[in-house]
Amino acid sequence: MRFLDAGETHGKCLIGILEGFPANVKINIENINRLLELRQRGYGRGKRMEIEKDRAIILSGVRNSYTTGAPITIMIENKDYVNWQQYMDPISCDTEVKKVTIPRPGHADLPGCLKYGFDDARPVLERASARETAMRVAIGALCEELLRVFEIKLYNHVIEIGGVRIRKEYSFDDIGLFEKAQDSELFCIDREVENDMKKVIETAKKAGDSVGGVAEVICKNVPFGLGSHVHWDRKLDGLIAQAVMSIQSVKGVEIGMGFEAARRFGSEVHDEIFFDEQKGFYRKTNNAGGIEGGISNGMDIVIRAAFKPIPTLYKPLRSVDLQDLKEKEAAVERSDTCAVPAGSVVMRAAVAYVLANSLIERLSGDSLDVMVDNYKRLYKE
Ligand SMILES: Cc1cc2nc3c(=O)[nH]c(=O)nc-3n(C[C@H](O)[C@H](O)[C@H](O)COP(=O)(O)O)c2cc1C
Ligand SMILES: C=C(O[C@@H]1CC(C(=O)O)=C[C@@H](OP(=O)(O)O)[C@H]1O)C(=O)O
Repeated sequence: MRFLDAGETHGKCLIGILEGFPANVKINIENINRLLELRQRGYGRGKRMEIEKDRAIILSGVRNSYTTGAPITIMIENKDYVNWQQYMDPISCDTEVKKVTIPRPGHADLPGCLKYGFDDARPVLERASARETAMRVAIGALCEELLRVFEIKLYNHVIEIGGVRIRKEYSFDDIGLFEKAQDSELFCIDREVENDMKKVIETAKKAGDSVGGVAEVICKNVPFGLGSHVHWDRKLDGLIAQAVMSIQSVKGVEIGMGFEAARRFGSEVHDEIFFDEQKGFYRKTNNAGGIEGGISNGMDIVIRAAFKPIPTLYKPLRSVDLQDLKEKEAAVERSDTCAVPAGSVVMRAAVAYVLANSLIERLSGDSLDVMVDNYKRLYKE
C-alpha cells in the first residue's frame, strides 16, 4: 500500500488517498469516526478542537461499505476554513494579514522558511501543523478494519506527562485496562496519577508554557512473520520507527524494553525460547516488544514514543524577526498546551498502517478472501 495526504490546517479540507488496500473488506465508518473523535480529545488541547468535529467522508474505493480494491479517497472538512478563507483561498486571498515573521523555536517555521525561501512562515506552518494527523488517523482506522478481521487489535495509552509517570505495574494481557483508558481525559490507566498529570498541564498553561510526555501503543495478536530480516527497508521495527517518528513532536521511539536494554546485561534482556506441543514456540517474557531481526515473533508488539513539549508558547521564547533580523519574542498562534493523548491516537494509526501493509505483503492480498486463505494456510494448518 501507499498513501498520500494533502491539505493545510486552515485550508478547506484534508484529503487522503490510500492505494493498494484489498477488496471486499467491510468498512464501518463509525469505527473511523470514533478514532477521529478520540484524536480530538485529551486534556490540554486548545480552542481549535472546539470548532472542529472531524468526520471521514469517503469519496472513492468503497461501495456499499465494502472496499473495491480501488484507491480509497477520504476527505475531512476543516470547519475553521470559514474563518480563514479570506487568508487561505487557493486562487485569491490576502497574504499580508496572517503573516508569521518571527519563527517559533521548535516549530518548522525557521527551517521551513530557509528551505523554501519564504520570509513569512504562514505557508510552512499551514502544512507542518499536526492538523494533518487527522487524515493519518482516518487512514490508520481504515487499516484497523482490515487488521480486525485477523483479530489484530491496537491499544494506545499515555504513560507520562511532563515528568509525571504512571506508577501502576500492568500486564499487556489486561486489555480491559487499556480499553477503559480511552474513557479518561488523558487516556491514562492510572486515574490517581492522571490528576497529577492534569495539574502539570494546568501549571504549564497558567505559565504560558507547554509540556510533552510519553505514549505507548500495544498491538495484540500479531502473527509471526511480518517484516523481514533481509533488507533494511523491510524491517518491521524500522518501518514502525519511521512512521511514528514522522508524527509532529515525536523525538524518540522505543520498541519493547527500548533504551533500558542498553543498561542491562544480555541475560536480563533477551526472551528465552520454550516449546510446548499445544502452544508451539513461546516466551515467558517480552522484552523484545514482539520484534526480533525486523520480524514479528508472535508476541505483542509494544512501542513507546517521546513527545516534546508544544513549540508555541504563550510566554514566548526569544527569536529573530525574518524581516528586520532584530531579536524579538517568537510569534504566538492559538495553540494546545499538551497534545500527548491526541498523539497516542496518531501513533496507533501510524502503527496500524505499517502492520496492515506488512500483513498485505505477507498474505499477498488483492482481496480479503485470498488473504484469509493464506492466513489459514500459514497459521492454522
Ligand atoms: C496532535 C498534535 C497537536 C499539536 N498541536 C500543536 C499546537 O497547538 N501548537 C504547536 O505549536 N505545536 C503543536 N504540535 C506540535 C507541532 O506540530 C510540531 O512540533 C511541529 O510541527 C514541528 O515538528 P517536530 O516537533 O516534529 O520537529 C502538535 C502535535 C501533535 C501531534
Ligand atoms: C488543528 C489541529 O491541531 C493544531 C496543530 C497545531 C500545530 O502547530 O501543529 C496548531 C494548532 O492549530 P490552530 O492554530 O489552528 O489552533 C492546533 O489546533 C488538530 O489536531 O486537528
